[in-house]
Amino acid sequence: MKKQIIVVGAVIVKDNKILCAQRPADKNLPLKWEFPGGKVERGESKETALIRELKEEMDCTIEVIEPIETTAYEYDFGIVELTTFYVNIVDGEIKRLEHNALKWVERQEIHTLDWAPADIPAIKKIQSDV
Ligand SMILES: Nc1nc2c([nH]c(=O)n2[C@H]2C[C@H](O)[C@@H](COP(=O)(O)OP(=O)(O)OP(=O)(O)O)O2)c(=O)[nH]1
Repeated sequence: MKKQIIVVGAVIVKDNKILCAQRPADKNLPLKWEFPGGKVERGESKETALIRELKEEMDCTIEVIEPIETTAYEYDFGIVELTTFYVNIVDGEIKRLEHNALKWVERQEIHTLDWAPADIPAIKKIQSDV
């Protein structure tokens, strides 16, 4: 049986642009685009995990607004169940501490990036939201 990995991703919207994050070259899914976030730890809620990850990855404090999409995708290293949420930044400036790049992309253009495959349903849903 493959490892099940519960992952959360933050969708931050500013002026109809979405914050997109590029994975480091030396991790799995190298240089793929993703939403900031990461693995939910044992005993943590998805919301708490997302708040913790954004503090670790970008040194900012967020509030979680609402879930967008949950999908499972089978990679060679395990099955990722990814839940994305709309979030707001409530404190701090975004810092790039872990990603290869951060980029604000127009909502209707985000599908042009080379996303981690698990993200594709979320991308479609985000582009269909007004
Ligand atoms: N944060 C995030 N991870 C995603 C997305 N889509 C997707 O397939 N993933 C995958 C990449 C990773 O395998 C996993 C998230 O784990 P992570 O970010 O905590 O871990 P990582 O592989 O960068 O590093 P490590 O903690 O295993 O060393 O989920 C996404 O949109 N955001």
